Amino acid sequence: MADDYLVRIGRLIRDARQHRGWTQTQLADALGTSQSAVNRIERGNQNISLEMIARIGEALDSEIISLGYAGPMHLRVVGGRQLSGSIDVKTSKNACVALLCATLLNAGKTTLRRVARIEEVYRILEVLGSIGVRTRWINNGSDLEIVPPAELNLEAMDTEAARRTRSVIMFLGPLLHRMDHFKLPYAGGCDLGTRTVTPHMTALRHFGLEITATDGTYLAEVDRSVEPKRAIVLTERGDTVTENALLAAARHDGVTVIRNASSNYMVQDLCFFLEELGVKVEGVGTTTLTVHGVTHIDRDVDYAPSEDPVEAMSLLAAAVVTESELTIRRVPVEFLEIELAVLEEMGLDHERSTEYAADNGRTRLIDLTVRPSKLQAPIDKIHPMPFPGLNIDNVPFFAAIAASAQGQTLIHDWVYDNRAIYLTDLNRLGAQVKLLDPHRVLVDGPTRWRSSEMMCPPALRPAVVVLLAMMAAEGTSVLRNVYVINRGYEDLAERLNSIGAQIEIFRDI
Ligand SMILES: CC(=O)N[C@H]1[C@@H](OP(=O)(O)OP(=O)(O)OC[C@H]2O[C@@H](n3ccc(=O)[nH]c3=O)[C@H](O)[C@@H]2O)O[C@H](CO)[C@@H](O)[C@@H]1O
Ligand SMILES: C=C(OP(=O)(O)O)C(=O)O
Repeated sequence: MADDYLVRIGRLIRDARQHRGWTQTQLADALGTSQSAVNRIERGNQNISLEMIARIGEALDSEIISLGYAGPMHLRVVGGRQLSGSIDVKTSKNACVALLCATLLNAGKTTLRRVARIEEVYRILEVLGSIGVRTRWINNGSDLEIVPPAELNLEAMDTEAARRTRSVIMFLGPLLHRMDHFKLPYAGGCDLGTRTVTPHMTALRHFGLEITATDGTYLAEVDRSVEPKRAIVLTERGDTVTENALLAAARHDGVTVIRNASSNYMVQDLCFFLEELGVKVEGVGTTTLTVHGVTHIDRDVDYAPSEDPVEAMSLLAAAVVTESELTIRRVPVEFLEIELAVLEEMGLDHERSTEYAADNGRTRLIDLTVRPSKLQAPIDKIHPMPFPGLNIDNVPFFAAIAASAQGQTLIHDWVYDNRAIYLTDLNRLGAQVKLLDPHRVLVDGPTRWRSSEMMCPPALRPAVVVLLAMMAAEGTSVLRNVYVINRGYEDLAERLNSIGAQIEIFRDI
């Protein structure tokens, strides 16, 4: 194993040297060593210290240590520090992935502004790139330009990337207009227990799409003689299923009515984007969407997805557990209103700025200042509902907040089979979270947080909740393997550090 690492490191050094256009002798001179030593290092025949790797990196002006980027990322958190100042909320993972899938509807160029640089977006970009879509980051890496090819090459799909995200299921809606038969790998995502895809199949059947699930793959067949004859009634008010139905309806020749539609934030962003593509959508923000499809879409469009309410909730929870005064800017308030109402009842001292519009011109934003408060447990249980209810992805943050509050809070996640279970990880940091059954936890507060070292739970929001508790705990904690956090948050450690946290990133090589 050790030998294997030496060979890999050696190859990386050789590549960096050749990229610089240097000979082994030139590198040896820069390091004050011999050409034969460099030769041994590059062939993996020489034990090499971290200090030497750092010197080589410096000499070659190349982050050789980035070789470790292939290994898991961990966080070392020095907790017990208060946060201060202000921080901006980034655009949402869930809208960004939906919009990336939606670009498959458009023959023209799509520019998406301020797209979150997160792993979930990277996976979809890898999948799009593998099937022939040209994507590139522009404007110093803040915006994305996407140009689909005339023909997609689905055979070449990067199935490994596709399987790491559930969002790839939103290829079904656009693809059914482009081909009669195709294959897609099973969708992945957070490990939250079984997550059904049946509602997607039921909705898309109205457009002639029949799916057979084989070993790890969906085989899709489209019968062009089938079209929606009446309103499509979704069997679940799910976000991605609503988006898939919208994507299918967008290029359908005629008017499609979708009932029991989710009106959540990512769905609204998708509707606004479809309008840019020339697809009229009536009822945005309600549970009945009427879509006036356009058979051929070829427009150069520019769209700015809105800010992430779940990131806003995460930052708010960070302020609460660390007892800090913090201003969270660009909060999409419409999608955090119920959470704020509950927190207000619990005694949260906060102030809201006047509203202003997000870059999409539609979503209402505020700046929210949160102050240290004596919180009381809520009288009623915390439970999610489809929008305009308390957002399911915000529920885990209430566990950390409840742990900081005086009294007992019941949290009921009726939706996911596994997510509440991960909240008991907080007990390792001093919380008192009792699992009543797979969907319900009872949290007793307040908590005297203590530091700990642990693996990330395999679910995004519970993982962030654990990180926040580590920030509250005096001493040094370690959170291992944070890929799952990077799925949904851009540079979270760095950004939290900018407001006073002390979180160090380290990696295995
Ligand atoms: C990429 C994306 O946008 N992901 C979001 C989307 O995932 P997505 O739309 O994929 O959510 P799922 O389809 O997995 O639905 C979540 C769970 O809720 C259940 N369910 C849903 C609706 C309903 O009316 N009844 C019901 O029982 C489903 O069976 C499932 O167990 O919505 C989830 C629920 O808001 C969020 O956690 C995810 O962050
Ligand atoms: C459950 C989530 O995401 P996904 O649907 O991408 O797994 C989430 O964002 O918390």
